[in-house]
Amino acid sequence: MMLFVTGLPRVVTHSSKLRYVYPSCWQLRIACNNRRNVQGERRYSSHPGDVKSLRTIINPDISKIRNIGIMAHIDAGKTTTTERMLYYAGYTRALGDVDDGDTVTDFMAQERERGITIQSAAVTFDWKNHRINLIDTPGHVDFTVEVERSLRVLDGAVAVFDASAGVEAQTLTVWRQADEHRVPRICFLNKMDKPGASFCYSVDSIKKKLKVKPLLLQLPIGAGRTFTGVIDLVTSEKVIWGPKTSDGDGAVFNRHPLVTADGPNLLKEARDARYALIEQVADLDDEFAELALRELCENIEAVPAEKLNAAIRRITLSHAAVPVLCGSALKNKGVQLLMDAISMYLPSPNEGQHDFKQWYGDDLCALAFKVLHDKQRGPIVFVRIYSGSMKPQSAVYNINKNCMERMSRLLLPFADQQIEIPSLQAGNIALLVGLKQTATGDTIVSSKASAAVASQRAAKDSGKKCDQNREQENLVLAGVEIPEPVFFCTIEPPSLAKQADLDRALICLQREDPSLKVKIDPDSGQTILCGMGELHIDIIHDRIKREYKIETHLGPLQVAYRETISISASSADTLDRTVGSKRNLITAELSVRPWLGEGPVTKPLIEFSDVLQEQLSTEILDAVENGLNTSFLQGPLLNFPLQDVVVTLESLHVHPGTSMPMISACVSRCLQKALRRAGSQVLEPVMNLEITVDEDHLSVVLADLAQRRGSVQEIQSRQDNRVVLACVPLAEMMGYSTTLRTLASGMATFTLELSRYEAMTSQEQKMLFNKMTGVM
Ligand SMILES: Nc1nc2c(ncn2[C@@H]2O[C@H](COP(=O)(O)OP(=O)(O)OP(=O)(O)O)[C@@H](O)[C@H]2O)c(=O)[nH]1
Repeated sequence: MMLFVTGLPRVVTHSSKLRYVYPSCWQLRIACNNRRNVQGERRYSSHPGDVKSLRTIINPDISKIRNIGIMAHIDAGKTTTTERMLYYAGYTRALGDVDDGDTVTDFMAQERERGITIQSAAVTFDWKNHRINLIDTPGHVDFTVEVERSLRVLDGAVAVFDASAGVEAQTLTVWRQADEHRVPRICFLNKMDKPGASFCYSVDSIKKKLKVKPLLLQLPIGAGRTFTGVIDLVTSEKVIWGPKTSDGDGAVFNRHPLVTADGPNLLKEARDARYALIEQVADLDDEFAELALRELCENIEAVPAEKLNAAIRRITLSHAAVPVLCGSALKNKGVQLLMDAISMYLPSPNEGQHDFKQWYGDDLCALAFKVLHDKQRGPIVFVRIYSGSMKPQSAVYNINKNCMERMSRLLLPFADQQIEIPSLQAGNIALLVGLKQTATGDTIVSSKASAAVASQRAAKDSGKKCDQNREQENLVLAGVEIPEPVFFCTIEPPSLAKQADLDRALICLQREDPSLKVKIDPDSGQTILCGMGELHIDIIHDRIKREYKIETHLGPLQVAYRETISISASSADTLDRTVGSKRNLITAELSVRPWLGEGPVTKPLIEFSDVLQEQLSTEILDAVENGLNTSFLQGPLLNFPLQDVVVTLESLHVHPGTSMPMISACVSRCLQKALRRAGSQVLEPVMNLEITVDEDHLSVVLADLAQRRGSVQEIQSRQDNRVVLACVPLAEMMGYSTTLRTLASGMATFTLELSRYEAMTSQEQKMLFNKMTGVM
């Protein structure tokens, strides 16, 4: 069901001009906004009236743009919060519900069925004269790359928490990622209506686990079933969403200053909390401290909300503390204040630090952060424009691919709907149609000449001579680091005739999702899918069926083991082969030793003696590297890729006329020999596991964990639940979600994240060897 179409400005093409048509009922709603009710309280409505049409502001002032991500642990309520924002901003006319599968941002069929967010959906809406480009990011650990990718193009983020759980595992991971990208954040304690919701507990866990200073801007009024609203500590007002207000959609709420009738306890609590907030702000912000000393020392409580807000903004942008708000997205309480906070405290695009902006000046520079394949329009590329502007029907230059591309259409994103626009300026997020080569992570500029000019400026800045490699280095915006996949399985089409279709589908899916790897097994010729988790592979399988209409068969899911060596060893090999009339003769000598530095290093660390480096031509050195790289992909024990091995080429004699592939083959064989002598070992992925379970099921979960070779690190208390932190080999975790559901009668949840690769014991290694080779 497409919920949002009724609320969206419809795009009508008329004599090649675009017009936007709004449903007429919107105007009726506008008239009802912000009226005073009979009791003299101010009633607020956040219905469509607040929203300016996209026609009037296609390119808002850059200071009014907010590129914001929503991030959190799985199920914290990101999608529900996003849906509420769209509703209050006037872009939907009914509230989407994750549980009913009719949300706007979770638009892929699988997302609606499973109730989870898989791909980051970019959504644009306006709120109180601000253009908010919002990216909903997935919470499941299998899709961490999606989160990372979005964080790079964001200027700020909202971290959503389940107020009954506080900081959970995935929040920590995403929080660390946001730290790396220096993204200012706001915390939203969602689910305040849930039994067991605790504002204090959640704030405490933010302090302890995220190691940040929470800046409490609100206090909840009630908790669980009695949660009705918040006290806004910045304005000293009580904000209440009554159960009966405006069809219960939370669009209308009451705001009034705290008065004696609110009771002495509430008044005291609010006064103390506001005083603490003002004190904290003065501690963290010199400008505010000066103001407080100069003008407000007599009556610190009289500090105007604008001054306090300005100081909170400076504090948020400098990462000195993180504003905390609370509410219940599901029960439609608190989301409008969160939207206000986004516009007030989070940065605009021109407040971000991006070196390269000065090199491009007014010229276009944009980063492709996501690619989707649309049946009709082909690839749609999501870009963040850092400088310059974009127009449809224009050519752009892709620096990474070194090619010109033609963009046919330019769109603003609205979940799976997009609005065509005539141009877009720096600071915005846009969708480009027509680019054939561009993949996620590529940098797009206006022309090769503009890249060259920017490169010269960059070189001048760094005072270094501009060579071709530096040019590339300077101008390509940093790429997303893709973790190595931990699971793989074979994938087969229903018939050989469908193989070409499957190959095409996999190419498209890989362009969209760089964490998906596809290989061909050199022995069997089978296609192998490598992914970040069971769910990841499952979703890919499902998408191939639904979107590409190919019924594929997946082989059993296997763990991506690795191999390494434990001691140093050396070997020599000679290859003497005559092909036609040409004799190929090579003698190689090399040694291997374990890498003891910081790892893991998954490429061979190759050393050549100085003499060899001088003697051998670049062509031969390349052939040697090719041979070693190939050999590194298949260890001598079970054909798994190697890691942490240093290879030293001791000597190499090549008969004149020998072909390069023969040199590669000889060093590759020689390396295999050395590896076999160097005490090869199998390494297995070990995962960090966090299980949240109620007290009654704790012992059964722990007993099961012991059987899975798990080692429990810590058991923490979280409200009425226990949180088990453990390490467990990935091989023991196949189908764990089903087992855990049965064991704990649905009362437990877990997250799994790669911790490290660890050597298996010789007995475990033997069992694995027997299993894989079929020997019993
Ligand atoms: N009680 C309560 N439940 C909520 C609230 N917000 C969301 N939920 C419920 O929590 C579940 C997860 O909500 P989502 O909005 O899908 O959470 P999410 O963080 O987007 O989940 P992923 O996309 O899977 O990471 C759904 O069953 C929601 O109805 C809330 O404020 N209170």
